[in-house]
Amino acid sequence: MSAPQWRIAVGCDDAGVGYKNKIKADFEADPRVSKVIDVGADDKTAYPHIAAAAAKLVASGEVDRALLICGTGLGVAIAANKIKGIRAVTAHDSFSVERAVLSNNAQVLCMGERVVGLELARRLAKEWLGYVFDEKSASAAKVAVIHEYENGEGGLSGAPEEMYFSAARTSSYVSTVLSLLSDPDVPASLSDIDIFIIPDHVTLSGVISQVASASSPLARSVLVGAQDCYSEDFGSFTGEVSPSVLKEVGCVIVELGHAERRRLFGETDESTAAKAAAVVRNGMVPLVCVGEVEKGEVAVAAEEVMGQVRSVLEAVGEEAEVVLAYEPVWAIGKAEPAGWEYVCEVVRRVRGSKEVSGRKGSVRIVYGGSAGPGLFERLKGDVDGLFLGRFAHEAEGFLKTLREVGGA
Ligand SMILES: O=C(CO)COP(=O)(O)O
Repeated sequence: MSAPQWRIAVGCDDAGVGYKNKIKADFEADPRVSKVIDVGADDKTAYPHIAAAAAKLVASGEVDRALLICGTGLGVAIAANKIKGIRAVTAHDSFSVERAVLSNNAQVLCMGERVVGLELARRLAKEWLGYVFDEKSASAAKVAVIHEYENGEGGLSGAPEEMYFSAARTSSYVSTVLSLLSDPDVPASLSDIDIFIIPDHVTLSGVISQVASASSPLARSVLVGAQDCYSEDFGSFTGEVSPSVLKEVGCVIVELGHAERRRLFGETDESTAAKAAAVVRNGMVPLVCVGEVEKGEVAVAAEEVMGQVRSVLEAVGEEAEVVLAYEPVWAIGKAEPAGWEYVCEVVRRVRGSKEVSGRKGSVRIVYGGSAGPGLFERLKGDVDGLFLGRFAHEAEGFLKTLREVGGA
C-alpha cells in the first residue's frame, strides 16, 4: 500500500526542542510530507498543552498525524490520548513504530529525547512515514472497539416510560427485569452496555432501592433515571422536581425534552437546555429527546434536530456527557419504527456536525420511537443504543432487546 502525502503536526516541551527541530527539518525535506505544522514550544509551556494542541489538529482532520517529543515521550502520549479519537503511543524501536500504525492505527508517535539517541529517533520517524494502516486488516475491528469504549457503551431505556404503569406494576416489572438479569445464563456481554430504567417520579426512589438490593452485579448496575426535572435546584417552585434531590436519592440520568413535554407542557429548546445545564451541574447525565415533528427529507430532519441539539450542547458546556435520544416525533406510538436507513442517515449527520464531533464530552445517540426487538441489528454502527417505550413494557421483550444491543 503506498503512503499518502502526510500532513503532520510536530510539538515538544522544553526537553524535546533539539529532536523536534531536527525531525521537523527531516519531514520538511521528505517528499512524503506535504505540510508540517509546528505547535511549539521552544519555551517552558507544559507538555500537556502542546500535546493537546497537536492532537486536536489530528482529531479535527487538519493534519493526519502528529509527532511529539518530551523528555521520555510518556507525558505527551498520555496527554494526547485525552483528546477524543486520538491513539497516541510512545515507541523507541522499529517494531513498535511499525505495529503502532499497522496494528493500532495510532496517529500520534511520541518519543523521549532523554531515552534514545538522535539518529535512532530520526530513523524511526522516517520509518513511521512509510506505514499506512489497512482498514481492511484484521486489526481494524479491534481499533473500532477502542473507539466504542471511548464513546461509551450503548444505552437502553426500559419501561415504564411516560405514565403507563401503576406503582405496583412498576415494582413488579422492575423485579422481573432484575431477576432476568440475575439469571446465570444471561450473556456476559450485557455488562458492556448501559442498561437504564426511567420510571415516574413517585416510584423512582423505590426502583433505586430495588436495583441496589438486586442479586447479581449486572442487575445492580442498572441505571435509574427520572423523566424530567426543573432547571433550579431549590426555591419557590411548588410542584417541580429538584435536580439536586434527584441526585441525592441516587438518580443518574434525567430524561428531558420528550416530545410529549414539548407538545403538552409547552417545553422549548430553551427550557430543555436550562434543565440540561441543571442536570449536569448536579452531576447527572441529561438524556435529551430530539426529533423532527413531521416526516420528510433527511436533510430537513437533521437540521431541525440540530437546532434542538445546539441549544443543549451550548448550555451544558463542552465537557459534559450527554445522551441524545433521537425520536422522530412522527414515529412515536406507532406499530413500526422509522426506517433504519433514514434513522442512520440523520444520526450520521448529527454525529458528524461540528457541534457534536468537535466537543470533548461524549455524546451517545440512541434511537426511540416504536423501537423494539429486531431493530438494533439494522442501526448498530451508527446508533449507540435504543430508547424503548411500549415494546419494553413486558420484561421479556426488554431483555430480548438488551441481548441484541449487547451483541449476544
Ligand atoms: O417516546 C418514546 C420513548 O420515550 C417511544 O415510545 P414508543 O416506543 O412506545 O413509541
